[in-house]
Amino acid sequence: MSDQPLVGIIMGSKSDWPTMEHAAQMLDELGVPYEVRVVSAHRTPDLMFEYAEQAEPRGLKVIIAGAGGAAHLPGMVAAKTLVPVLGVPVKSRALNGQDSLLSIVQMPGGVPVGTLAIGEAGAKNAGILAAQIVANENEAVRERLRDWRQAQTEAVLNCPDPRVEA
Ligand SMILES: Nc1c(C(=O)O)ncn1[C@@H]1O[C@H](COP(=O)(O)O)[C@@H](O)[C@H]1O
Repeated sequence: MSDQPLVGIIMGSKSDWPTMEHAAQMLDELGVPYEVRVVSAHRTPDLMFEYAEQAEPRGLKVIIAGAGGAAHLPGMVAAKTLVPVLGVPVKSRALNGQDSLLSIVQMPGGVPVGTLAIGEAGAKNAGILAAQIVANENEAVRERLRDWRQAQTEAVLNCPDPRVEA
């Protein structure tokens, strides 16, 4: 596979990276090329529009957008592109990410954002889901996903006693 990014991981602030790196780690494991950028609907609105408008012509197949608090980034990006947007609610300090979740999930009908769980699990699953979308047209990624899922299942089955370290 070429190194041309197929997934764009964007986030409202550098401070979101400890959460969003879990999406990047999954894409690394699954061998899906991606790019990472800080883009904010609030702080860099012109860049956000440009990023969303250029996503399709640049060949991105999925955008993962993480943001916390008044998390407008995923919805605003989704409003400007047909590339599927997966939203990751970053856990905010003040409200534990409930604000992020509701900001991202409650889109008006007609502009979908696929919303994941709050925090690290959401970022990890966004990476896996992005790979699954890419896999619709990419047999190599599909096989890596199959192996990864199988390894996950075996790890649980091989260590059924919760007191024993895997
Ligand atoms: N929700 C947004 C957007 C946006 O939606 O465009 N831009 C930044 N932010 C969020 O503000 C929080 C605090 O950011 P700072 O840590 O930089 O103050 C971050 O979680 C970021 O995603």
